Amino acid sequence: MSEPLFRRVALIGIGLIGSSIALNIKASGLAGHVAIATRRRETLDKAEELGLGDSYHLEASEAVRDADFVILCVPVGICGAITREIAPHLKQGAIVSDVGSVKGAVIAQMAPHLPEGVQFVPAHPLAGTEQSGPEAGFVELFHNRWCILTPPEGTDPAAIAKVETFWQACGANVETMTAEHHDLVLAIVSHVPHLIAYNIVGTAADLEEVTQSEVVKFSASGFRDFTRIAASDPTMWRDVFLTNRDAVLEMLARFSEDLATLQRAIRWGDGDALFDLFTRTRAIRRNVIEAGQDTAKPNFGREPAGGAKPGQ
Ligand SMILES: NC(=O)C1=CN([C@@H]2O[C@H](COP(=O)(O)OP(=O)(O)OC[C@H]3O[C@@H](n4cnc5c(N)ncnc54)[C@H](O)[C@@H]3O)[C@@H](O)[C@H]2O)C=CC1
Ligand SMILES: O=C(O)C(=O)Cc1ccc(O)cc1
Repeated sequence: MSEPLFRRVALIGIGLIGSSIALNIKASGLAGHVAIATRRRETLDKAEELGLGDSYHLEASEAVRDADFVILCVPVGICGAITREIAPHLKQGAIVSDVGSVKGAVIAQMAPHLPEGVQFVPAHPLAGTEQSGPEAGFVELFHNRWCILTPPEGTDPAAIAKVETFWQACGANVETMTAEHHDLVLAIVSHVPHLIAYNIVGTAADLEEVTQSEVVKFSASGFRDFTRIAASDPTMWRDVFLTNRDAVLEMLARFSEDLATLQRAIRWGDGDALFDLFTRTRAIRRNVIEAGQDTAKPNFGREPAGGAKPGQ
């Protein structure tokens, strides 16, 4: 049998993304040893029950000891504090990475704590569901999805190549870009859509007189899709909006302008303007499907580690 890509991988945080990575490491023999750390005993016990790793730790600093690849799989707001905690315990030559949905702020929080001789290769798999916790993971999560790497200037190309090989072995297509570009693109394709979902479900819930029971009873598929997204983890998404503030505000400003244009078209009965936009967006949907990036049913036909089927 060939040597695994890494001798010891440490996963700090074992929710949806951490557990899906753990399942991939196991399925593809990517590491000799998987050390799992999380701060809550209950979560750690669940990870052990699911057999996600080889050793289980309440202290992240213990898990990273002697690890050659460390991945932070925690909400973006705590990446800096955890990096500070683990930094003195990192092995020389280790590669440190993360999976955060925001890159600029995460790099700014983490990089200052990392010692010389440790390589930093931030990553973001564009794959997920509204579920969280260690039972939510499943091995196919990253299959045929993008994983974006945003290595800071000066990162050792060999470390970048190794992280790329890792994500490819998890089934992802890897692309590299700057953190700034990543944050701008993700603001419009992921962050603002989540904000819109949170907002529309919140507005519907606030209109209690109209919606008491109707929200549930008559929710047609469009609204249902919004409720799925608005069920995403509150801590994770609070941190996304607080850390990608500038890009989200910039995209929201553009979104509001375009919404005002639609509002005007409705008010003045400008059917052509509405028809033209809807025709353009229908073509975009076709392109998304052809590119294989349809996440409307991210887990269709698959069993996650804990049994529940997200996205349905
Ligand atoms: N959920 C999604 O669809 C996606 C999430 N991401 C990113 O992945 C990261 C993790 O997200 P999920 O796995 O979805 O979240 P999750 O809520 O399922 O898991 C987070 C895990 O972090 C750990 N954790 C939380 N606070 C901690 C602390 N103070 N100290 C140590 N461990 C702690 C716990 O083990 C928890 O299970 C986030 O940064 C998120 O932005 C990236 C792509 C998709
Ligand atoms: O569940 C969905 O529809 C998603 O959009 C999943 C997702 C959430 C956050 C990310 O940073 C990447 C993917």
